[in-house]
Amino acid sequence: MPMTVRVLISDKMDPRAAAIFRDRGIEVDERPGLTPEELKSIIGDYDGLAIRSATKVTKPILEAATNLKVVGRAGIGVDNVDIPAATARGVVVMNTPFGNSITTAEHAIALMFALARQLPEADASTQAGKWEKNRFMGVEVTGKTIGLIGAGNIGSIVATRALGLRMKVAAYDPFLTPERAVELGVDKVELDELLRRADFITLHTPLTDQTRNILSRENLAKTKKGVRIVNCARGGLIDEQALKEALDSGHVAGAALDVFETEPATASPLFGTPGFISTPHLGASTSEAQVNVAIQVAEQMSDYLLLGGVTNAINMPSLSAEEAPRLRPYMALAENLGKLAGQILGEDVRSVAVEVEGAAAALNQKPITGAVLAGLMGTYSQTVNMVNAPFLAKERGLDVKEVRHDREGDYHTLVAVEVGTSHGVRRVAGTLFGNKAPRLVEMFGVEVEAELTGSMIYIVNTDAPGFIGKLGTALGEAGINIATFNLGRRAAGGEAVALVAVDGDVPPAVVGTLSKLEGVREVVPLRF
Ligand SMILES: NC(=O)c1ccc[n+]([C@@H]2O[C@H](COP(=O)([O-])OP(=O)(O)OC[C@H]3O[C@@H](n4cnc5c(N)ncnc54)[C@H](O)[C@@H]3O)[C@@H](O)[C@H]2O)c1
Ligand SMILES: O=C(O)[C@H](O)COP(=O)(O)O
Repeated sequence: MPMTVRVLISDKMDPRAAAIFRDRGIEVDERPGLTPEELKSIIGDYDGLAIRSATKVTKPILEAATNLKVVGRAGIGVDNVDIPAATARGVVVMNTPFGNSITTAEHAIALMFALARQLPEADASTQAGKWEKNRFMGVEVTGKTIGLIGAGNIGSIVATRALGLRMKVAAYDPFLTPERAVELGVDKVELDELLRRADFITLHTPLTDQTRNILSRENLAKTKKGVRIVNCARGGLIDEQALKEALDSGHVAGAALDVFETEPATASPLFGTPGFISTPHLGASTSEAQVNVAIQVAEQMSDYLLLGGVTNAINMPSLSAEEAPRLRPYMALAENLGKLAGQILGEDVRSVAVEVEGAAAALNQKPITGAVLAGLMGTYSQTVNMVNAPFLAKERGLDVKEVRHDREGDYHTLVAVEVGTSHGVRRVAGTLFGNKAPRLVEMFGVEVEAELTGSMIYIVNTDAPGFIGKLGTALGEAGINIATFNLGRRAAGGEAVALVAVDGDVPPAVVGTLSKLEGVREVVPLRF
C-alpha cells in the first residue's frame, strides 16, 4: 500500500495549490491563521508545510515536525523560516523566486507615484469635501534619479519600469556585475553616492546581517534633502524611528512602507506622520502573482514529496523531477557505500572523496555526494539525511571532495568513496548492474561482488583452507542462516574478506565467537 503523503497549508493561498496537491494524490489540509501553539500541536502529522509570510517556522515548530520533509514558501522571502534549524533537521526549504517579482516591482512604482503626487492624502481630503487644490503640489518623476538598494529580480524590474518613465537609475548592489549594470542601463554606484544623488530611494534586498538597518539614522542623514523613500522589501532595512524624525524635520519629503519591522504593524510611530504612506505587506498581493506562486509551490513540493525532485531549494542543490528517477539507484548505491564505510571505520573519518566515472560522471554529482555523506554519518547520527548531511559534514570539519573522471574504467558506471582516517585512506566502490541494481565491486583494495542488503557480517581473515567451512558451522550453531556469501582476497594465502548476508540480526555473542575463529582479524556486523 503506498504511504499517505500529507501537506498542511497554513497561510492564505490561492485554492489552486490545494487542487494540485489533491490531483497528485496528496492529502491536504488548509488551516490559515493557526496560532504557533496550534501549529506545533498538529505539525507532526504532515510531510509538507506550505506557507506565505505569516507562518513563523521556528525551531520549536520544526522540533515538533517529526514527519516534515519540506517547507514550501509561496513567495520569495524565507526570513520567517529558521533555515539552519530546518537544515539541521533535514527539512528542505524551497521558495518561488520569480512568481511575484513583477507584481512587487509594480507596487514599488505605485508607491513612488503615490508619494510624488501625495495621492492618499489628496484622496482623503477630497472625499472629506475639502477640495484643497492648492495644498497638493507634486513632483514629476521624469528626469529624476531613482536609487535602487538591491538590484536582483525585483530591483531589475523596477529599473526597467523607471527607465521607461525616463528616470535615471543608480543601483547599489555589491553583487551586481558591471556587465549586468550596463545591460540594465543603470549606474552601479556605492551606497554613499546613491544616498547623495537619489531623489527617490527604493529598497530591494533580503533582510540579512549586512542589510539590516541599511537606511540607518546615519545613512538617512546622508540622503538628499527632499528625498522620497519606498520599501517593498523587508521591515528592518530602515530605522523606523529615525525615518519618523526625518519626515518630521522635512529632510525626507515622503516615505512609503509596505513592510515593517514588526508585522502585523497595527501601531507605529510613523502612522499619521505627514508624507507617510503605508500598505499592509501587499507587495505580492495580485491575483496573478498569487496564482503563480500557489501553482509553483504546490508543483515543487509535490515533485519533492513524490519523486524526489528538488527545485528552488534554499538549503539543497537542485535535482529535477526528470533527473531524480535516473539518480535514485545511484543514490541507493552511494548511501550504501557510505553506510559500509561508516559502519566499519566508525567516527574516525577526516575526509571523504566521492569519485564518479563512466555513466555516473554524466550525472548531477551533488545528490550522490549527499547520499554518501548521509549513509556515512547516519551510522552515528539518527537524524542525518540528504538535506542536512553536507551541513553536518561541514560542522564536523570533514574535508569533502568531489572528483569526476572522464576516463573509461572497467565498469560502465562507477561510484567510489575514499575515506581518510587516522590510519590512512580506505576506498570502497560500486556499480549498477543493468543500470539499476547497486553492487559493491571493491572494498579496501580487494575486488568483491556483493549486494549490500539487510543484515550482513564483514569478516577479515587470513586466507586458509577450511576457513569458510568453520565460519558456516559457527553461524549454523548460532542458529543464523546464511543468505549469500561474497568473498575476495588480496592474494592466495593473504588477507581475505567475506561479506556474508544473513537472515536476522547478528548478536554481539556471535560476533565474539566469530572473532575467535583461527585467522580472523576483524568482524563487524552491518545493517543496510
Ligand atoms: N513586499 C512584498 O510583498 C514582497 C514581495 C516579494 C519580495 N519581497 C522582498 O523583496 C526582496 C527582494 O526580492 P528579490 O526577488 O529581488 O530578491 P533577489 O535575491 O533577486 O535580489 C536581492 C538583491 O539584493 C542584493 N543584496 C544582497 N545583499 C545586499 C547588500 N548588503 N546591499 C545591497 N544589495 C544587496 C543581492 O545581490 C540581490 O541582487 C526580498 O527581501 C523579498 O523578500 C517583498
Ligand atoms: O517575500 C515575499 O514573497 C513577499 O514578502 C510576499 O509575502 P506574502 O506571501 O505574505 O504576501
